[in-house]
Amino acid sequence: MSEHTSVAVRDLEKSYGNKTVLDGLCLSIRRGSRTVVLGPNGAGKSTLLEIVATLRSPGSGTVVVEGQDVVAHTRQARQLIGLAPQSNALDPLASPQEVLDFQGAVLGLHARAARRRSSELLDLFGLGEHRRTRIAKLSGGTRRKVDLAVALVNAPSLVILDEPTTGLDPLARMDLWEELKRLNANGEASTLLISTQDLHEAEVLASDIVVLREGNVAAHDSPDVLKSLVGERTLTLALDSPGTARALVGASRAGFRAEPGDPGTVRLALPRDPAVLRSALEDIGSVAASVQQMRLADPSLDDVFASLAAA
Ligand SMILES: Nc1ncnc2c1ncn2[C@@H]1O[C@H](COP(=O)(O)OP(=O)(O)OP(=O)(O)O)[C@@H](O)[C@H]1O
Repeated sequence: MSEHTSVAVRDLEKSYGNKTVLDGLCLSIRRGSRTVVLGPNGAGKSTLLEIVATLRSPGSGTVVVEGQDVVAHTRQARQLIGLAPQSNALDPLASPQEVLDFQGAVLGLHARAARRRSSELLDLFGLGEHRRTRIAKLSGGTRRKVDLAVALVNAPSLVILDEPTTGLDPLARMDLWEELKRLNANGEASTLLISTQDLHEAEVLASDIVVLREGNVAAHDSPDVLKSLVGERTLTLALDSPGTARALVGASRAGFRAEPGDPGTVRLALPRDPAVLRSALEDIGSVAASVQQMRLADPSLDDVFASLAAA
C-alpha cells in the first residue's frame, strides 16, 4: 500500500445469496481526496462503503484502511474511520451536546476529554447556539451537521458518508457541501469517501470519482479527466443570419458543425491541436462583426454517467 493511499481494496467479492454484488473489485482511494462513488441503483455503492466501514463483512478479498485490514484488525481500523450513516440515527430527545458527549464516552474518552472534544466540534460546525436543543427540534441541515460532528469525535483519518444530503433543501445542501470541503481542506476530514445518486452533488464535491458497474470499477479519475474521456468542450456561436452561419461552415478549415435545428448558429468541438485551434479562431475572426453570442459548454457528469454506468 502506497503512502498516498488511504483505502486499498483488492479482489473484493460480496454476494447476497446467489446474487453477486461486488465481483473482484479493486480500488485505491487517494489520501486527502474527496472520493465520490457513483453507480446506478443496486450497483453496490452502500455495500462497498459498509464493508470499508467495517459494518459488513467481505465475502472474499481484502480492504485495508490506513494500513489496517478491516477483517484482521477491525478494532484498529474502526478507530481510524468516522461514519455518518445514510439515515438519521440520532436520539431525537437528546441534545447535540449529549449526543457528542455520549459518542466520546463510547470511544473510551474520559468525561472531561469527551466534553472538550464536544465543544471543539460544536464550535467547528457553528452549532453552539443549538448545543442544548433537542435533536427533534433541529432542521434537517443542522441535524446532518450533528451527524457529521458525531462522525468526527474520534478525529478519524477517513470519513465515510452514505448519501449525505438526501432529503435536505437546496440551501442546506449547499451549506453542507461547503462544510465538507472546508473539513477536507483543514484536515478534520482528511479523506472523504462519499456515495451519492446525485450527479450535481458529485460535481460540487468530488476531487475523484469512482463509477461502479456490474460489481466492479468502470472508471476512477478526476471529474475533469472523466468528462474529457466521454465528451468534448464545445463552442457555439450565434451569428446575425443563417446565411453568415452557412458561409462560415462552408469556408471553415477547422470543420465547424452546424447546430441542427438552430439556424444562425454554428458549433465547434474545441480542437486540441493548437494549429487547428488557431485556424478555427481565424475563421471565427473573419465573421467577428456578425457574432451575436458565444457559449462555451463542457461535457457534464451526466454524460460521464450515461456513457460509463449505464453502458
Ligand atoms: N442485506 C441484503 N440482503 C440481500 N440483498 C441485498 C442486501 N443488501 C443489498 N442487497 C442487494 O444488493 C444490491 C446492491 O445493493 P446496494 O445497496 O449496495 O447498492 P447501491 O448501489 O447502494 O444502491 P442504491 O443506489 O439503490 O442505494 C441490490 O440489488 C440490493 O437489493
